[in-house]
Amino acid sequence: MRGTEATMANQNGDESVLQFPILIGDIGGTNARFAILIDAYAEPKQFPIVQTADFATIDDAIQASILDRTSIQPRSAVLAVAGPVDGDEIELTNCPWVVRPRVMIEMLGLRDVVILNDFEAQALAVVALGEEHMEKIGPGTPEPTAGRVVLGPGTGLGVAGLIHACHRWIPVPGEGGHMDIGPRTPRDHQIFPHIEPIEGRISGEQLLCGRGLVNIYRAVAKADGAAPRFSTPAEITGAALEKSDKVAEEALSLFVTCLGRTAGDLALVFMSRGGVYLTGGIAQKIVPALQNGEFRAAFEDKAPHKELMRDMPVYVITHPLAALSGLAAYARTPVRFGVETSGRRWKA
Ligand SMILES: Nc1ncnc2c1ncn2[C@@H]1O[C@H](COP(=O)(O)OP(=O)(O)OP(=O)(O)O)[C@@H](O)[C@H]1O
Repeated sequence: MRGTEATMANQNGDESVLQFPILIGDIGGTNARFAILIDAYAEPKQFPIVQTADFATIDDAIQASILDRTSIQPRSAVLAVAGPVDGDEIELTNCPWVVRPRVMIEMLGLRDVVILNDFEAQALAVVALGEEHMEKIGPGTPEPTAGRVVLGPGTGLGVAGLIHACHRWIPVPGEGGHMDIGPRTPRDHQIFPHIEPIEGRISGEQLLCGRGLVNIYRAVAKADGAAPRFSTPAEITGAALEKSDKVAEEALSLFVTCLGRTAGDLALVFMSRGGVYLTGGIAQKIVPALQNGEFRAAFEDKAPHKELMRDMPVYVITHPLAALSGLAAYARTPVRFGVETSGRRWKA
């Protein structure tokens, strides 16, 4: 039905509608994931994940990895990028690529390019994906049209809200990963002085991302006068989940607690009775640690609103290509979402 709406809107010349075939792409610091939507109904045509380091420009990557491998010529593109979208030259935060929509239109034969923020795409995914792609953490039942929050510890800490108004889902992008976070328990007060700050303060992103987990681990070791054995986030979570290293176990425990505190704060801001959704590369790798009770305890510890928090559901998104699913839902039926595209849409 939604496809019919899109087609009718096309015939009526609705400006918000995107013409198929549509190239969708989730451009991260390390990986870029692409697919083509042939029409409103067919499954997206997937392509192998592209390593951003393998191509000098995004245009080369799209040409070599997508356009040279298919006879389908996309007319439109919806790309989600990790970085602020302002102006005709969009720099990515953790990668040297610069997205130039006008160059894409000229070089790649596109007629319409929309650029979104990567966490907006994650927020769209929360609407697009069903519970079969999620792991529930603790109690609570989502209210279908209540506010939602998405937060994702990965290379950085991404945050977005999602609200339902005027029969549409409206993603609210922001920089919530940079909010301050402080010590709470006596043990926190022993560890926090050893956490590396950024310009004198400790923000969420100093703790709640891959680099942040290493930061916590080093601080725990330092607080106890122990020599750190590990240097990567994967080593630390591996040892912590196997229970083979006490420092790593405590680091992951503090990571999970701080994630719970921050998730709870954001849930209060957005009154997320529709759920809090954890995405990004790390959450799905530490599900057993998120299930052990520490996350929920920290999440709900928000006096005078403990009762309110107890009823808010939390999910880990386990779908490997969540952002692409969100982009696909948006590209197929833009009218379902209140995505503001002024200053972020370029046409031939
Ligand atoms: N098993 C693991 N445990 C904890 N952290 C991990 C693990 N494996 C990878 N990481 C960390 O996850 C982070 C990458 O997260 P994610 O996959 O979400 O990347 P991203 O931010 O989406 O960027 P990109 O899209 O460029 O890959 C890195 O800091 C990496 O070290």
